[in-house]
Amino acid sequence: MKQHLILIGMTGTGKTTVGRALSERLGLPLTDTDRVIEQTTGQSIAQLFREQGEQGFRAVETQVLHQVLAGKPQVIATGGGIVLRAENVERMKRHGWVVCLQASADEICRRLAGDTNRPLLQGDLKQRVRQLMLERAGKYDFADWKVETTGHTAYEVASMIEQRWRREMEVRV
Ligand SMILES: Nc1ncnc2c1ncn2[C@@H]1O[C@H](COP(=O)(O)OP(=O)(O)OP(=O)(O)O)[C@@H](O)[C@H]1O
Ligand SMILES: O=C(O)C1=C[C@@H](O)[C@@H](O)[C@H](O)C1
Ligand SMILES: [Mg+2]
Repeated sequence: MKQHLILIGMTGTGKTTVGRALSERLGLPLTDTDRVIEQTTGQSIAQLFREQGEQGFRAVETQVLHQVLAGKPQVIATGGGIVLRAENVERMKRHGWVVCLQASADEICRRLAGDTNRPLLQGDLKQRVRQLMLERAGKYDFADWKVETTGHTAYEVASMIEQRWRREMEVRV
C-alpha cells in the first residue's frame, strides 16, 4: 500500500534537509536511508565504498530500503543513487508517494563545494556532478511529483511539498 512520503533526487538536491523539515511539519517520523545504512553496518558511507565498492554499498542500500518501506508511515529521505536499481524503483512506487527534488548542476556544486562525505563526488566536483546527471538522466522521472529547489530555501521546499501532500490526502479521505 502507498503510505510513505519518499524523497528522491540527485545528490545535493536537499532530500535530507527537506526531509527533516517535512517530518516536523507533517508530524511523521523521518528515516534517512544513508543514516540507517551507517547505523546498521557501523561504517561511514565513505568506508563502505572503500571496503565493499559501490556494488557492496548498493546491496546494503536495497536491503535497508526494503526494511524501511515495511515500517509505519514516514517521511523517507533516500540516497541519490537509490534509483539505480529497478527493484528499488518498483518498491518505492508501490509503497509511497514519490517526490523528486531537482536542482541545477551549478546549484548542486555550490551546495556541495568542499564536501568529503560523498565518494562519488570526489575529484573535480563540476565534472563529477555533470557526469552523474548524464548517467542518471531519466532515472528520477517515475516520481509522482517534481519540485525545483534552485532559488528556494529548504523550508520553502518543505512547505510546498506539505501543501501538496495535504491536498492529496484530503482528496483521498
Ligand atoms: N533548498 C536549498 N537551498 C540551499 N541549500 C540547500 C537546500 N537544500 C539543501 N541545501 C544544502 O545542500 C547541502 C546538501 O543537502 P542534503 O544533504 O540535504 O542533500 P541530499 O539530497 O540529501 O544529498 P544526498 O543524496 O547526497 O544524500 C547541505 O549543505 C544543505 O544544507
Ligand atoms: O548519489 C549517490 O549515488 C549517493 C548519494 C548519497 O546520498 C549516498 O547514498 C552516497 O554517497 C551515494
Ligand atoms: Mg541525503
